[in-house]
Amino acid sequence: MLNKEYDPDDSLVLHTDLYQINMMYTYFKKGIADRNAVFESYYRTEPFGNGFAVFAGLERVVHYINSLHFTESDLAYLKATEHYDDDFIDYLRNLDFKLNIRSMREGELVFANEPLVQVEGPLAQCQLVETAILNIINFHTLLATKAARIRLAVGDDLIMEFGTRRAQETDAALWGTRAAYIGGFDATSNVRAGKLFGIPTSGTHAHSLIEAFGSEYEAFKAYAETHRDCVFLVDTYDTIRSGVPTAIKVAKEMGDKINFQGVRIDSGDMAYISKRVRKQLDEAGFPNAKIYASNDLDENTITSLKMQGAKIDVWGIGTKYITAYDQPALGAVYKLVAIEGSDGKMRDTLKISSNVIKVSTPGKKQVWRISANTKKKNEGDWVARDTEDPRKLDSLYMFHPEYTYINKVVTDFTARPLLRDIFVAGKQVYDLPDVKEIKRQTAENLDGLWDEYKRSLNPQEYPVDLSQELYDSKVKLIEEIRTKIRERSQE
Ligand SMILES: Nc1ncnc2c1ncn2[C@@H]1O[C@H](COP(=O)(O)OP(=O)(O)OP(=O)(O)O)[C@@H](O)[C@H]1O
Ligand SMILES: O=P(O)(O)OC[C@H]1O[C@H](OP(=O)(O)OP(=O)(O)O)[C@H](O)[C@@H]1O
Ligand SMILES: O=C(O)c1cccnc1
Repeated sequence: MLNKEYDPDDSLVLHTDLYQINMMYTYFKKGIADRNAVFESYYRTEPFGNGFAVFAGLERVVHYINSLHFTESDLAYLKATEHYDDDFIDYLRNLDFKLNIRSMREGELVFANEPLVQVEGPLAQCQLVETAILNIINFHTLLATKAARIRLAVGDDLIMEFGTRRAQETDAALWGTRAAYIGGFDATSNVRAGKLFGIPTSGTHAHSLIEAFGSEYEAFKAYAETHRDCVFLVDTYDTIRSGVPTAIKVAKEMGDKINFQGVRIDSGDMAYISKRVRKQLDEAGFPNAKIYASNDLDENTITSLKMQGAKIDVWGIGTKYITAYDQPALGAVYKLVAIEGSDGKMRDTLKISSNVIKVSTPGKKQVWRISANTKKKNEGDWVARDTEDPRKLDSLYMFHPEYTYINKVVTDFTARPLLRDIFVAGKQVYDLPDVKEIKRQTAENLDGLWDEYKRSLNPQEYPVDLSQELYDSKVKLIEEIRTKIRERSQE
């Protein structure tokens, strides 16, 4: 959200870390700002102990990239607060964004250590956009993944998103709602999200309605006289003795004048209470009335409630979804993988670390999703150099990049490239799909994943393998860098 209240000329171009602009300055002054570079973003471990993540955030990245330009007030601010020379300020003023961006599509199932977004173009420009891209995809992907976990726990019941009041401010509520819908929720209580994205909105009422009228009967009756669809919140005083009998009384009095959809419970032992409430509704002649539940629910409480045979039909979920309560960060990073040298040739780059998982994989890549034609399920992902194309191969050798003895040969397969062109030379070439289509895609993608990767507790590790060529180039580059460091330390 732009902050026009603070600055009518606000733009998102300064939504970056200062060190990015400081590096741009160095690149500019040293004459390498326009060298071609390739950066890739990826995360290192699956969030929430899950077996996959649901990629999301691309729409926001596209809007961000399309909006990029330094306004006069941005430039004046930089000039006043930093030490940059005027020629750099002029360079920023005239910056022509020429990035090539490839990305996973929203709703794609993605895995640790494979590129999600790839940014190629002038080094300084690639550097500038790192922070915002990570800011966006880290949040959206984390939340869409949390939503998918909740969807898998719930099965086919309805899920309503109730998180806005507990979210980390307005943007998180709005976009978190969109991510919820992508990941598998059915509706939201956030009206603005309904208007902006076309997500179905839905809602019951709060305890304040009952307190305002002074009694459950007055409140339910008043609500029923002003609304056709009615879900009564029954736990204000005593769910079993007062709330549900009153809801039933009003539903009977109003008859066909209302569509009595059910009751919501928001406290207490929801397994026990929901069973009692189900019995009360059935005995009163309302077998189709649904039981809604809310109160700090997440995939764990839902799984437990289902195991206890709770009679809950609709799940309202707020805090623990919208705040990604059990894992607040995805931890995606953005690494330089190739850069143009002074000779005009691209060379691969690598960041070495004593921690194996932190050694980046060099070179511009493509991610291929390999599915066996006979099984219609995914065999794994094959991360290859951009110049490779598994569709030209009859059989594919797939091996674990760390434990190379875990390997297999796949024949009769389909390979689907996952990184799609989004921007070419700064021009958007990708049509953003509707959020409903993204949601449909997510569900279809989940159907293509074996159950072993989908269980919420201790799922199997999905294969994200490197091509032989990529693996060899990584090992060779590590060796070259090590040798260089050894030689230098002996000088
Ligand atoms: N049968 C159950 N099995 C597992 N978890 C449950 C069950 N019933 C409720 N819960 C969960 O246990 C937690 C109960 O929290 P808490 O003690 O705050 O609720 P409460 O008793 O309803 O109190 P309050 O009235 O303050 O909301 C909630 O997260 C709720 O979703
Ligand atoms: O529990 P969550 O998953 O976060 O879901 C959202 C919560 O927001 C409401 O409570 P709140 O106390 O804010 O309002 P109320 O007065 O209507 O109960 C609602 O009753 C849910 O309990
Ligand atoms: O409509 C509801 O029941 C609702 C909306 C937001 C938060 N809690 C509940």
